[in-house]
Amino acid sequence: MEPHFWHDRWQRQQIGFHQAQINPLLVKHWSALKVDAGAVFVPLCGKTLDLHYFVQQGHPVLGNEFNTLAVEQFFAESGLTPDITPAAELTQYQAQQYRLLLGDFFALTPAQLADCRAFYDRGALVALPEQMRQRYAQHLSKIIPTGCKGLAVLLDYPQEQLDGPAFAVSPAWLNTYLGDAFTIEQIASYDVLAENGKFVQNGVSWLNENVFVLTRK
Ligand SMILES: C[S@@+](CC[C@H](N)C(=O)[O-])C[C@H]1O[C@@H](n2cnc3c(N)ncnc32)[C@H](O)[C@@H]1O
Repeated sequence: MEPHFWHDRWQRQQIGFHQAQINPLLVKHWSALKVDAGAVFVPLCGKTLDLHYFVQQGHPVLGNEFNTLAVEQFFAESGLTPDITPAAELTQYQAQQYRLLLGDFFALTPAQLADCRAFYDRGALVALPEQMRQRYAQHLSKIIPTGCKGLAVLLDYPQEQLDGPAFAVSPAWLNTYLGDAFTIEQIASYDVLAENGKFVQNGVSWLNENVFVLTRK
């Protein structure tokens, strides 16, 4: 999606992707990464409450989001007042263990992620249409440090039956575009069609939520 699509969604507060609780699949599967220290990188983070989960687990968190309202709402709704400073092409908002880089994901540098030991994708890969997602995979491979482990929660369904976002990201897609840079292990798969009315109403025949552990080679 082009930036204006997301800025418009935030402006109108049409943010159906935002969850009112920490993602249950994050809570269920985070321990599979076996990462006990170091910062966690959360690309395309919106104002997700999942950021709090990492801090509760003892990890500093580094989010990235290009919508100002999203970043400001995250801090305001968390009762935090951030220090705001320039960070290369982006702007850093920091309070306590929370550091959010406001700006384009594609402008992030490896140096900005150097202290990250883990990353988390919910609503990032699936937010992007095919061409942009391929670019995203290339850039992610460039900026994630060696040995860093990621948890990815992705939707998969027959893309020809419904347009995104959320887009389908299959295990085969992951292997094709991230397999050179990451080892990829699928650790869970859930049939979530019944609880997603939009997909049912549009006649989508199946919808899975798949969980992966990725390790940067
Ligand atoms: C589907 S939402 C998911 C947000 C969050 N991960 C969640 O689970 O609530 C995608 C988010 O990515 C942001 N975004 C899209 N493209 C971006 C880019 N190139 N750089 C930074 N943020 C981006 C959007 O503004 C939006 O908040």
